[in-house]
Amino acid sequence: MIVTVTYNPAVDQTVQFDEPMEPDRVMRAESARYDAGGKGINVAQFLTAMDKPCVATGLAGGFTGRFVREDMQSGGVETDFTEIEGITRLNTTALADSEEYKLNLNGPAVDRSVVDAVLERVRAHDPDWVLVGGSLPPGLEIADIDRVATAGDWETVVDVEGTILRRLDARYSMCKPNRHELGDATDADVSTLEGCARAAGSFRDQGFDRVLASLGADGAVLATGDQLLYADALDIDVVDTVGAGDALLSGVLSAWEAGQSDEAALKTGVAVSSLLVSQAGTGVPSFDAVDSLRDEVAVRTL
Ligand SMILES: Nc1ncnc2c1ncn2[C@@H]1O[C@H](COP(=O)(O)OP(=O)(O)OP(=O)(O)O)[C@@H](O)[C@H]1O
Ligand SMILES: O=P(O)(O)OC[C@@]1(O)O[C@H](CO)[C@@H](O)[C@@H]1O
Repeated sequence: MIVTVTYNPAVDQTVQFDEPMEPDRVMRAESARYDAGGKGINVAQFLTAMDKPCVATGLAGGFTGRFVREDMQSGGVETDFTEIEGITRLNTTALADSEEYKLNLNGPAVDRSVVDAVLERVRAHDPDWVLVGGSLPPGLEIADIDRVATAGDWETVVDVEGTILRRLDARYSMCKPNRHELGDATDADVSTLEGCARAAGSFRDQGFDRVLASLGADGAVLATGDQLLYADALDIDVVDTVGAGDALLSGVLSAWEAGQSDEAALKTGVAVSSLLVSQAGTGVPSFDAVDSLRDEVAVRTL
């Protein structure tokens, strides 16, 4: 069973304009949609949609926190959030003229004592895997991520910014940087696929059994102890890429949960993320096509 920890959830607002963004004038959106968001929350939603047992934990407060809970529960996702006094943030993605603008808030200030309550809830579910994903709200520290990894006998996966990744001290089963985060974490040249693969391989030595580097339209690299696997992205019509990394991670975790190999997991991850980017927002797409798309993903050893 997988438990996700999202210390800084969000309501994801996705607004679509049919003209380019311009300063100093009112932009009127064609449409808007609202989804429960935050990296661990997205992963929990995607895993649930793939029939994988999963519970989403973390911090939630205010009217937006209520929306996050209700949106997830209406999608059948099991939640066990710790209530905070502040108001969960509202993050906005504006889509205009084929451009994507992401406006994320820092989130509500929280007292570090809430971490104990979160860890208690995680332990109560006795997970095999725990994913910690997303930014830290003001008041929490990097050590609060390490605390999740050391609080119980489970495999921990982490998906946080590169500058935070490089400062973690605990041992992790995997981290999932995107290209930019991989560069921040390693100071390596990540402008080429080879550079990314080298950086992912060597970053394992910093306390990660595996490094899954997502490279957007260039696909993904999975560095394990034995091999460096590379998967091309699929050629699909992209609507927006918010949550693409979470979808990739969900696919990989779901395959591992089913006992599949690293290569099969990488294929599933790319298939799941392809379905996510072909729709707007971070809502849960239909995963009916995962099996057929997985067969289209080519994986090679670098
Ligand atoms: N333009 C694209 N075309 C095809 N596939 C894509 C594209 N962008 C993303 N993907 C798929 O999604 C996966 C993850 O993408 P990306 O590296 O952009 O994640 P990310 O930056 O972590 O996203 P986020 O932080 O929004 O969750 C890629 O490995 C790829 O399979
Ligand atoms: O500000 P953070 O915590 O780094 O990222 C939060 C976020 O942008 O990540 C998800 C997509 O991966 C969205 O659902 C959410 O709004």
